[in-house]
Amino acid sequence: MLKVLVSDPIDQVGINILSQVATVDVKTNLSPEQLVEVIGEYDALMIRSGTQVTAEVIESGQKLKIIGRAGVGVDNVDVTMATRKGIVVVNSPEGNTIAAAEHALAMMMSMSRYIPAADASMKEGKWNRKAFTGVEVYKKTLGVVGLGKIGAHVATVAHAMGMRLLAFDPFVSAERADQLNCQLVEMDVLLRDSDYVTLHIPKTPETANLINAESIAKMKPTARIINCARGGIIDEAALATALAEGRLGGAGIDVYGSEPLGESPLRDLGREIVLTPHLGASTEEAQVNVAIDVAEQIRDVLLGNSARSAVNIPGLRPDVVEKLKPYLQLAETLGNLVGQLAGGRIEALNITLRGDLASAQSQPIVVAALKGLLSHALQERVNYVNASIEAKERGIHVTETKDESSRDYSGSLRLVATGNLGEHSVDGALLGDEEMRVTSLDDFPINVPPSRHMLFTLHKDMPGLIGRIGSLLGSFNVNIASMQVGRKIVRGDAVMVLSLDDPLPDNILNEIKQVAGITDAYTVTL
Ligand SMILES: NC(=O)C1=CN([C@@H]2O[C@H](COP(=O)(O)OP(=O)(O)OC[C@H]3O[C@@H](n4cnc5c(N)ncnc54)[C@H](O)[C@@H]3O)[C@@H](O)[C@H]2O)C=CC1
Ligand SMILES: O=C(O)C(=O)COP(=O)(O)O
Repeated sequence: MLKVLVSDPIDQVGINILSQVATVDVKTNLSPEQLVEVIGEYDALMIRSGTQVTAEVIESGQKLKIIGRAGVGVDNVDVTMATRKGIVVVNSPEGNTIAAAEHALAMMMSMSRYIPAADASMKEGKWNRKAFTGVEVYKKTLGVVGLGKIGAHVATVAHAMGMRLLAFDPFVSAERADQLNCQLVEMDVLLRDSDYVTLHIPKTPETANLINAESIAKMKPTARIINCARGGIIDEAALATALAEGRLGGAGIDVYGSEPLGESPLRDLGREIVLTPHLGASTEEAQVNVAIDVAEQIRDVLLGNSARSAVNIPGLRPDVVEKLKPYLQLAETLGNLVGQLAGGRIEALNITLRGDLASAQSQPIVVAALKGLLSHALQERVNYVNASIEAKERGIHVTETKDESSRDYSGSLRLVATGNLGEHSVDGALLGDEEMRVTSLDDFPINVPPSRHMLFTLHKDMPGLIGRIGSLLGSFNVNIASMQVGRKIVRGDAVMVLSLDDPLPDNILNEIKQVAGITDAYTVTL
């Protein structure tokens, strides 16, 4: 029975989905050591931001096939290590967009009107109207850093509230910014001109400490900053000092460099700062959305299907996979075949996509071919997640070519593998929608369905040779399921392809290689 560990609080609806295919253990509050200790039992791990999925956790997760992040940010997962180990990492890119955007807007409003401080004073029995005179956001300038899903919703609502909008996002077009009524500007201009700055970017090496003493010095002393994105994007010590010294108007902070936030100068500040304990995604609606989104993906991957938002296998969405499935199988089979023919150390693989395939998304096909190519050496250790990285680490130079003009089949593939023992090529196509055919081998035309055990010979096209191979195999009690010969010219070089019922032992292969007229022979197991 499959087992899933849920190590952060997630909505019951997610547990119910996981329970359709697995035993689900909910163990929140595990220490890092306890997680390392138990993870070996599990096929999948479902988390939020509370669990640190370190390299050590992944190393210990010998059975892990998928890590599901019920939310957006995967900065608490060592995705590089997961990819290396062939573990799919999925998230819910849209499930909590509205929740996080509304939290940022709530921060902006509560900060502007000192609502948390006023509320606290009321609860202390006071009636203090003077201490909490706020400011309006109407006609103020909001600088949105990161105009992605959350930033865009914040911009839309802020526009409706009568705010002027600036945005900094190097990956967004001016047209998109325009649609959202934002003026795209450089970061320095945004910092200089904004009354409010709101961060909606991922934490990356480039964005770490993006807001530091230097950038704060560029802001208006009355400006207010909101971080509902990720801790570590703002230097907390520099922020606390600037607020304490009145060099910045206010801050609304939901996320922290280290969570849970321990002792911090931020906690000592007054009405100018609003702090929440990473609540951006904590709405009933968002928690249902992300739980369903991620639990369904875990279920699907455990059932052998693809995930719709894997962060470490881009392009392999179920709709793409569904359409390309037969070609992915063909690419994998041809990769496996050419890899075994080439033998030794493979240095380069060229993949040509022909006919209709030339206009298809090539990346999944390339990954499938690499998975096939490496599968003989790596067996089940190679999968769609790590095939590219494994190929790269082995120094295999991968190139692809597209040829729309080829019309023999609606779509066909050609793989050429070059290694220290030479170069080999295979071509393949689909008969109808599903049936695979190998249509050439080292440029000799053939037409054979791939089978589990195959024998290929390169030989001189001459009378009697085929009979000799047949009787040799017969004398060793090897049954031939099918046989085909391909040649370019009569009595020239030729290939013979035999499908066998059983694997061919090496001693028989060596005998075949000794037969007069045989130039070379290879066995392949698919
Ligand atoms: N506080 C909370 O509970 C939540 C926090 N988040 C965080 O919010 C952030 C944004 O999430 P989404 O909008 O869903 O992501 P998204 O991927 O839709 O948008 C991110 C945007 O940032 C931009 N960007 C990347 N690097 C940049 C840089 N160096 N400078 C400026 N822009 C840059 C990208 O082009 C993209 O448009 C993420 O860090 C996510 O983890 C998300 C949900 C809840
Ligand atoms: O989705 C995100 O990136 C979040 O930060 C939400 O975090 P959470 O799932 O509430 O721990």
